[in-house]
Amino acid sequence: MTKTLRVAVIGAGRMGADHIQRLNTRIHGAEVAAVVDVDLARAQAAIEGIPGAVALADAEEALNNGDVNAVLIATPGFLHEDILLKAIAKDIPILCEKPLTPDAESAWKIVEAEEKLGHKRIQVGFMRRFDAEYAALGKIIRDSELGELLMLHHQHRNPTTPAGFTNEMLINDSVVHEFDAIRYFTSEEITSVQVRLGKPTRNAPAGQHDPQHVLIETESGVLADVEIYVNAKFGYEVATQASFEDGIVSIGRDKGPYTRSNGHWGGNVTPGFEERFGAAYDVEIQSWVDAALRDEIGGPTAWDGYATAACCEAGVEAQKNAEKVAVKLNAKPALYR
Ligand SMILES: NC(=O)C1=CN([C@@H]2O[C@H](COP(=O)(O)OP(=O)(O)OC[C@H]3O[C@@H](n4cnc5c(N)ncnc54)[C@H](O)[C@@H]3O)[C@@H](O)[C@H]2O)C=CC1
Ligand SMILES: O=C1[C@@H](O)[C@H](O)[C@@H](O)[C@H](O)[C@H]1O
Repeated sequence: MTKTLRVAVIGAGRMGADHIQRLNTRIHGAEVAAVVDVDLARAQAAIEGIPGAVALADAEEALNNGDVNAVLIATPGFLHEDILLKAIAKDIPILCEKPLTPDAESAWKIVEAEEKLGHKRIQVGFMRRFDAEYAALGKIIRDSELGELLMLHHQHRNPTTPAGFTNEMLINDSVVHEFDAIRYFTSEEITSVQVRLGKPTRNAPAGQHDPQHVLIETESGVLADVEIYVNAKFGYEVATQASFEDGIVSIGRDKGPYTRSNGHWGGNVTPGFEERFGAAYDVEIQSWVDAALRDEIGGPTAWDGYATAACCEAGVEAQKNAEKVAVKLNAKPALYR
C-alpha cells in the first residue's frame, strides 16, 4: 500500500465538508484528492485552498481517477449502496458514513460483496465508539468493574431536523447510532425493538412524530431505552446512563466550563454534532487512515452496518404498531467473526 491515502470525498454537504476540513488540516497520512457533489459549485467551494484536489460531479469519475486510492462516502444514506458496490469493485479503503444503507436487504448485499472480495475494506462511520466517554464506559463494562451491566438509558436530542427528515429517519438516521452503541457496549446482538409514540411536540414538521421512545432487548436480556427527540430546540445532547449491579455510570450530559454567577449556575449545551463529537470524528478518521495504510480497517465493520440496518428495519416496522418486533439477522460470515 502507498504511504498516503489520496481520498475522494463523495458528498460535500454538512458532514462531507466537515470531513474534508479534518482530512486537510488535522489528519496525518491522508490528503483530499477529489471532492464529488452533484452540486458541482459545492464541490468546487470545498476544494478551495486544497492543493492538487479536483472537483467532480460524478462519483464513478472519481473512482476511476488514477490519483484516487481511497473513498469517504458522505452522501445521504439511500445513495450509499451504489457507491459502495463500485468502490468495493475497486478494492480500495472505504469510510462510509452511517447508515451503511437504510435497509437490511441492501446492507446484506454489501456484506456479501465484501465477503466475495475476501478481506475487509469498509469502515462504517459510527463515531461514538471513538468518543472518550463512550470508550471509558465500554471499558467499565468489559472489565466488569461494577458487576454485570443491567440496563442502558439513552437520550438522543437534536435541536431541529433538516428538510426532508422523515418519520422513518428518526430510526434509520438517528437511533441507528444507539443500536450500534448498545451492540458496542454489550458485545451482543439486539434481539427486539419496540417503539412507543407518545405526546408529540408542536415543533415537529408535518409527517414526523417527535419524540419517540424506543425499547430494546439484547441477547442476554440487557434492557435499553432511547428517547429520540429531534426537534428539542435547546441544543444537541447525546447522553447515556448505565445501571450495573454495583453502581451507575452517566456519560455525555454536560459540557464545561461550569459557571456560578449573578445568582445562577450552569454549563453549556453543544449546538450540534460537530461540536459534541468533533474530537471523536478526528480519532475515527485517523484510525481509518492508519489502518488503511496497513491494508486493514480501523473501526466498525460492514457487519456492524448490516446488523444495525436490521435493527432499523425492525424499528421502522415497530413505529407502525406498539408491538415488540424481533430483529432478523442472517448468520455472521467468517470474515467478521
Ligand atoms: N456520523 C454522524 O454523526 C453524522 C453522519 N451523517 C451522515 O452523513 C451522510 C451525509 O449527511 P449530511 O452531510 O448531513 O447530508 P447533506 O444533505 O448535508 O449533504 C449531502 C451532500 O451529498 C450531495 N449529493 C447528493 N447526491 C449525490 C450524488 N449522487 N453524488 C454526489 N453527491 C451527492 C448533496 O448535494 C449534498 O451536498 C449521511 O449518511 C448522514 O447519515 C450526517 C450527520 C452526522
Ligand atoms: O448522524 C447524525 C445525524 O445524521 C442524525 O440526523 C442525528 O440525529 C445524529 O445525532 C447525528 O449524529
